[in-house]
Amino acid sequence: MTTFEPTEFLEWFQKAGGWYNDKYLGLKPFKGMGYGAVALDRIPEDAPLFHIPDSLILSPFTSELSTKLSEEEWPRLDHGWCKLILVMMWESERGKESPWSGYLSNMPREFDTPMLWDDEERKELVGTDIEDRIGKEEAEKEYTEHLLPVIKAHPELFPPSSTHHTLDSFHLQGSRILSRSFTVRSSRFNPKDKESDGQSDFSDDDDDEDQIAVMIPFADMLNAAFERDNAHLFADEEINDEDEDEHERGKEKGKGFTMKSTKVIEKDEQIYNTYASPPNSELLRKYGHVDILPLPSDLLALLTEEEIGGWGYGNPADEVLIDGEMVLKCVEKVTNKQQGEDLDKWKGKMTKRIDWWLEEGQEDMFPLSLSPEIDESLIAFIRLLIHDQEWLRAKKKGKLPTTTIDNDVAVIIREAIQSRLSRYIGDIRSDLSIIHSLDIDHIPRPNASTTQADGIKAEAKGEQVNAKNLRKCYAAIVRLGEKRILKVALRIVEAQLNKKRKAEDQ
Ligand SMILES: C[S@@+](CC[C@H](N)C(=O)[O-])C[C@H]1O[C@@H](n2cnc3c(N)ncnc32)[C@H](O)[C@@H]1O
Repeated sequence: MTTFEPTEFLEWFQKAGGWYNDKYLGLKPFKGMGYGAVALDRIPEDAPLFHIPDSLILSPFTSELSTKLSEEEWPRLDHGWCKLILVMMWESERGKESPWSGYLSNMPREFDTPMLWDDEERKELVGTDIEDRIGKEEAEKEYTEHLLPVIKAHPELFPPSSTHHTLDSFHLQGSRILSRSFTVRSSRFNPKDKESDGQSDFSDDDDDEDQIAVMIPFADMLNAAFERDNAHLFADEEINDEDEDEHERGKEKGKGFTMKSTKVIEKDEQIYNTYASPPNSELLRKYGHVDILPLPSDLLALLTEEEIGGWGYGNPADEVLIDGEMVLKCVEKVTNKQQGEDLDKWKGKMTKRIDWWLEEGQEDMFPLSLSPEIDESLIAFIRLLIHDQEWLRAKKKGKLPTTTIDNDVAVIIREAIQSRLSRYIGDIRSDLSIIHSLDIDHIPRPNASTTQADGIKAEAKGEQVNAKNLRKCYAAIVRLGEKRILKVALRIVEAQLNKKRKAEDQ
């Protein structure tokens, strides 16, 4: 996975102006995670662990590439990650000449993100939230339409014989950005951009137009796992003045970012950053791994024995996104709308309601999680579509619909869930069978003591781990997490429908 040489990397980092506390922190491999940071001693809370000056951040602003291109060429690259990718290609091309040589030569070259899976492997993700979000074709279009013309126009920067700017290299740099970049305000680097209005320069807030992806050496060496974060990256301006003399962060080298412990970290413990606890589908898409933890008892209590299947693990942050468009199709199906003028009129009516919903700042993707409740905004959205009085009230009073699941709502949700469930390959049992049969040492085995697991064990092939098997296993874990959520949600709406049925029978 990685050609990482810790000593070489750390030497480069210090020579290039970075600072780290060598008494507190070391870098070492962790099973199934690549390299990560480890506490060499007991670290108190709020201790600076390392500091990266802004000049060491690899970005379209800090690299000199922009000065080598014409005034027309550079702004034309203002498209997604085009500038950063081209910068990373050029800095890699420069080898030892590049100020980031020791950083780039120590970055991973292989990734397990679905973008790089073959077609057969990607079929394992059919039905999951990742299926439509890989974006391989769109990414390759960016390469052909935006990067290739500049690359071809500058053989002095990008020699035709080099491998640093091929399509493969484009994917390599893209995967590095996807799994290791940080989002910061561009005004931090570019005085021409709007003033930073007193907010933090480091942010995960994607909505802000002033955000750009940058590569922050060292900060990207930390792994993350659900609710295990014990360190955080702070822009220096966020840190109190009284902390200033706590460490020689190389203040003369200018402002930058400091990684600090946010809890006491015991000796030999891993130092974790946070990736904001995404669901496994998102972890796999961006980082190429999944989070597997023993599920808490309140979540396990929602599952049947068959759904647990002797494997009470998963990611408590898992979710399934129900697409508003699919909800509309379910409404159309359940209300039995037929082709023709009536259907067109109905569609026009629905469009008005959906436009209003979006104008109110509401999302049209609804997350279901492993929870005894159905997402309230999904209920409100369905009520808006199917109950005329909710729509009239919404329009008149500017109020969102109520969030009660009545029978009509439950029928639509059941239809949406069944439609999602019908799209996956295999069932829960076959997912568990894959997880069990592949011998991957960082993935806990199903507990063989239950009857269900015994059945699974009988199917076990004991295959050895390789990249293909790992991908297959990760896909099965994502599918399993999503199917469990959908099954729980299905039980909730079916209970609602049964309640109504019983009341009618009495
Ligand atoms: C920001 S980098 C962290 C450093 C990385 N481990 C390395 O060796 O360079 C993110 C990558 O680390 C790995 N990683 C991080 N957290 C992990 C976890 N909880 N389980 C497995 N892999 C993890 C994934 O490969 C992910 O794409």
